Amino acid sequence: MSQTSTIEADSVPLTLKLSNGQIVSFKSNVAKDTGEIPIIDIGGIFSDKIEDRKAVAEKVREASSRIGFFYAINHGIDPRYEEDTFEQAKRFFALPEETKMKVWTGQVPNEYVGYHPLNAYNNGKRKHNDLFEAFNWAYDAKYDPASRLEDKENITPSISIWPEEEDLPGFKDALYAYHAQLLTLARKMTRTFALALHMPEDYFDEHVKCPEAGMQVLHYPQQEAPADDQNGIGAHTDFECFTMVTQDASGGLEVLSKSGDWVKATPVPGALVVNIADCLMRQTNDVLVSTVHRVINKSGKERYSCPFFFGFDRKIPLEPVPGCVSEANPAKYPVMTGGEYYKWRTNMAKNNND
Ligand SMILES: O=C(O)CCC(=O)C(=O)O
Ligand SMILES: [Fe+2]
Repeated sequence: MSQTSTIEADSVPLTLKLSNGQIVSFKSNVAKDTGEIPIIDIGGIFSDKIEDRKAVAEKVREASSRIGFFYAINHGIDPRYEEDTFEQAKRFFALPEETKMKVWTGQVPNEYVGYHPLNAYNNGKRKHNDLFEAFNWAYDAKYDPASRLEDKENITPSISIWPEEEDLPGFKDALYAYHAQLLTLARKMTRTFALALHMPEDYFDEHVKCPEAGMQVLHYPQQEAPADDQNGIGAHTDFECFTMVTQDASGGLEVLSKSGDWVKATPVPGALVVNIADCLMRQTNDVLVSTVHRVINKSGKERYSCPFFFGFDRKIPLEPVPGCVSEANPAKYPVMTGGEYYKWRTNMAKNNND
């Protein structure tokens, strides 16, 4: 399937069509350090006082409606989970290709889980395909600290595919250990987003009991091709409600601001990079913005990152949030369930390979 739609006859295309059909333009392909992505101390979300939680929510609202990205510090997750996860990522990506291909994502239609080999996609419509490889896994109620013990006996099996334990002992348990930490934080942040939208704090609670909570480890080799000819991962938006990215110290993540500049999301030690994704943008009728981003690894090192993609229960329709629609500002997006939307986007992304 060809989705190439470069409009300008420039050696660096400055307009392109994303895999979700959105057309984006930018002024230059070179990213800047503009300081537009704020660092938010989210420690107040753990406070017993609603005023403290609301104060964080207002900062989250400001960032999420302006640039759709912020750094969350003071999130309370022990750094050892991040270290263990990057160790596991390095072990996995160092396996022989045929071992990694035993969990190739092509075996799982309609889902993004499993191994995505190097050069499999071309999100930014560049001369060379995207220079990343990834392993994705999905929510599993067995590893959810909020599931009750009795429920764990009768749960729907997770859709993930995993390497054989003998190929990579301890891999799955270590990755779910960090997943569980991020899942708990994401549920808390969901309450922050409810407050940010000036809704009751528990407004989305039912939506996240059985959430869409996929996670990914990514490996970006150092890129030799010029930045105009290749991306690590090309321009895209995420599908779900919000993403929390753990990135190593290499740098390379870039965010497309509303003014059309690529802005560097330079690593901040200990911070999670949080970004709004498309479902939350749809439900908030564009009040919160899902911002286009990409990675180019010109650091001279191997880059590793680990996004946690958090969304609402697949069964629940993505209804607009009251307050985000009015007669003057009618709903822009047709309502569908999270499951329908994820399936559509997954297929568009997995077929985006030329
Ligand atoms: O590697 C990163 O920092 C971000 C990756 C990303 O945007 C994605 O996987 O959706
Ligand atoms: Fe992304």
